[in-house]
Amino acid sequence: MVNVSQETIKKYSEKYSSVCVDKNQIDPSLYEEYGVKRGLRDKSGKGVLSGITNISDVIAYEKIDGESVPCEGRLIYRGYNVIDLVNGFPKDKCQGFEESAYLLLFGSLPTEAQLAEFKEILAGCMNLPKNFVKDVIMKAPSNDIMNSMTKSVLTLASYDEKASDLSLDNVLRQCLSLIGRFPMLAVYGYHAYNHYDCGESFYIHRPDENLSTAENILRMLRPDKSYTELEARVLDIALVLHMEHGGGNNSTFTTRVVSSSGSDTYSTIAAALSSLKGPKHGGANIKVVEMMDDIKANVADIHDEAEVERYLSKILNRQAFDQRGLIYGMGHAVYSISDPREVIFRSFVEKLAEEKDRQSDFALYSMIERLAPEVIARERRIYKGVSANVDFYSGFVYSMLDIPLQLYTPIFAMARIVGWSAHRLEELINVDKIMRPAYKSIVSEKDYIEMTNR
Ligand SMILES: CC(=O)SCCNC(=O)CCNC(=O)[C@H](O)C(C)(C)COP(=O)(O)OP(=O)(O)OC[C@H]1O[C@@H](n2cnc3c(N)ncnc32)[C@H](O)[C@@H]1OP(=O)(O)O
Ligand SMILES: O=C([O-])CC(=O)C(=O)O
Repeated sequence: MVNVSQETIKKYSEKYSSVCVDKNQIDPSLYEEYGVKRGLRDKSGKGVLSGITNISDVIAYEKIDGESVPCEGRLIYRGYNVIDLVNGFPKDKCQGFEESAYLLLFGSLPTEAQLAEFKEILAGCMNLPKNFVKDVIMKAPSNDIMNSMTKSVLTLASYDEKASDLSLDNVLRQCLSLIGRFPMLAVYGYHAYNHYDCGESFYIHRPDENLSTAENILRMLRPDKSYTELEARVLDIALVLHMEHGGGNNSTFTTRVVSSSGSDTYSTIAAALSSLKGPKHGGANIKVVEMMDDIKANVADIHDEAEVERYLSKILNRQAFDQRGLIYGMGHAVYSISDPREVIFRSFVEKLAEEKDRQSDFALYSMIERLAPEVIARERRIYKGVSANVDFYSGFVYSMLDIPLQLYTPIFAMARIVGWSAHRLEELINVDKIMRPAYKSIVSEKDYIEMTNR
């Protein structure tokens, strides 16, 4: 075996990363010259149209006198405004997630009997293969629960004799089983990390088939399985708000791209998880909370608006926090004036903060919600407005439910698996064509040079 130390490999990578930069830099003006669109961020605001969906609608503009003007954001699941869904679910039951999952997968609101049957099927899916926790989840635990879930999802393929069968009933069966299993993969992954890396006790509570998804998440998470009705209801609403967001968001688009290649459900969903964890997408909910802690640690007086504003400018200028130049929880590819999910979170977060004695944190969140769009607009090229997105308050809400930071993005995934499933089915039903966009090449051809002449 060749004996090369890790240090040598590290030094080689450091040296050659600058070679990579040298050889890969593309003149930014070429993007404009060739009309490249990476999404909705262009002057026309239209971006690239790459599909048609009947699952949901994300509305940020309306036509007034033939002109498209920004409006308050609206999110529509199969024709129903998500705000009406959240307000309409029976207040004495905690099953908004199950009702919305049925709606998104099958296209209409369930009757009582249909919902009861659906819940029974999901309960039947809430199990893992024998020894899966020991053999897979507890092996090589890490604080990155999204990676742990991805590993588990890929391994589940080995337990499925029909893993690569693309017939629709089989794909639906696989999707339902992943919807049922996701809370277990995430929560048990967290317990493994908490035990091995943090020295805490290890316990595995099985889900209770009579409880809803939100209730089961809390039951499996807590050492004594206990939770309040309010906690379960808040988590249920959070799940509903995260379930679906059109075909173009990065993780759902990943689902559609990978599905279009004919890949199996496990590989497709593993790819979607890998996309969602990115800090510009679902991973932002962890980043927001870390950013808030950083602000509290570095701003002497967090009640002083001018001081907070100066620190936000430093974050934008890559001089503070993670030096990526982003204020997390702000901005959106589609919404400009408002993200309706953030509006719903905001509507109950103040009351929750009062109950949990977190008013001073709430005050800082509200101040940043107000200041950040102004700071971003001042320092960036903005074609449309920037406002707080769904990830802004979600982590704060989870922290008030005593949910650990490592599970914030996994909770997003436990909800979004439903949207991914609906889009995978829609892609397979309608389009039997691989997605393959074009890339403008700026390579110039060269003659091969013999080794001795280089
Ligand atoms: C569930 C979700 O995925 S919601 C989004 C969660 N992500 C975050 O909260 C991370 C912070 N936000 C962002 O990175 C961005 O707003 C995104 C990725 C969500 C959208 O990005 P875009 O589509 O490029 O947004 P938009 O067209 O409005 O951006 C215009 C400019 O403002 C900048 N901008 C937008 N939001 C932010 C932000 N939060 N912080 C700093 N700059 C920002 C963009 O980088 C861009 O500047 P540039 O042209 O100099 O590169
Ligand atoms: O639509 C987007 O680009 C991101 C988003 O809000 C989501 O996926 O929920």
